[in-house]
Amino acid sequence: MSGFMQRDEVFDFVKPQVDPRLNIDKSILLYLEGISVSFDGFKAINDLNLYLKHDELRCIIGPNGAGKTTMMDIITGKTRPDCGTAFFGQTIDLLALDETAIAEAGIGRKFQKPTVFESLTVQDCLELAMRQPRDFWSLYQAKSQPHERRKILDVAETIGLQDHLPRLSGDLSHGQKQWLEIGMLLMQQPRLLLVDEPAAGMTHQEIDKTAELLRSLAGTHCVVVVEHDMDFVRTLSDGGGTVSVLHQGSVLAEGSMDQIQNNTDVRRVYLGEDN
Ligand SMILES: Nc1ncnc2c1ncn2[C@@H]1O[C@H](COP(=O)(O)OP(=O)(O)OP(=O)(O)O)[C@@H](O)[C@H]1O
Repeated sequence: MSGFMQRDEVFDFVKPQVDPRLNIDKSILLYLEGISVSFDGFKAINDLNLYLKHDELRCIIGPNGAGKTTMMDIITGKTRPDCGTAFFGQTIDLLALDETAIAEAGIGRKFQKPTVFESLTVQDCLELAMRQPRDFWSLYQAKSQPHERRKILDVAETIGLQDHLPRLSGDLSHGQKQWLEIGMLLMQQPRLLLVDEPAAGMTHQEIDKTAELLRSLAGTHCVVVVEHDMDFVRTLSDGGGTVSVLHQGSVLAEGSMDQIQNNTDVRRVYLGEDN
């Protein structure tokens, strides 16, 4: 039998593509430099500089209105900055791409509320995510290939839902839905994962599992978590993660959770202490 007919083999041409233009020779996956954006004269992002390594877990904290969501919107192409540069690796100019092209280049975003397809099974949700944006109906028309099934199983195992593949996603717990949505992002093989307040509304046990999942993804991905829950941030950043504090649209401080909690500027503006 020719190699072409050996269906168990994963051929390069059927593997989801990581953008061939992505160059992370310097280990930096995301460069944001001198970014500013104003809404009706109000500077939501103000000369922001942020550098993310290709394999790190970065927590972004900051008071309400600090610019966290706007920063994510700029990275994903939802909001265009007034000035500055945003590069994915050394070669991909994010400001030259639209939202779809940015997602295809390898940036996945998970919003706070889970948005899984409640009437589909976990298996189908993962399969659909792998096939997007090609064709929703391909899910029903084409039988999945062995390499696709393997990938679904791998991801299901990563997110701890390997025993729930036949279940309707609408029947999952809130935490499981959040993990499924992370799994759906993983099916598209992103290099950068932007995750907005994943712990909100979860039980303690689910929070611990989520921290474990996100930490396990760093190393092979860059994971950025925007979070208000400081206990969760501490758990996430234990073991070397960096925390960046946004304030008035700029990075006020960066470091380990201990460094951040002892930083006088942070205590003053973020925790509301005078000194
Ligand atoms: N489309 C918009 N039009 C006008 N103002 C906006 C717009 N988007 C954001 N802002 C303002 O920009 C500032 C930063 O908002 P942003 O949502 O990025 O902050 P945040 O740090 O995510 O806050 P939160 O923690 O409350 O979600 C806020 O003052 C907000 O009101």
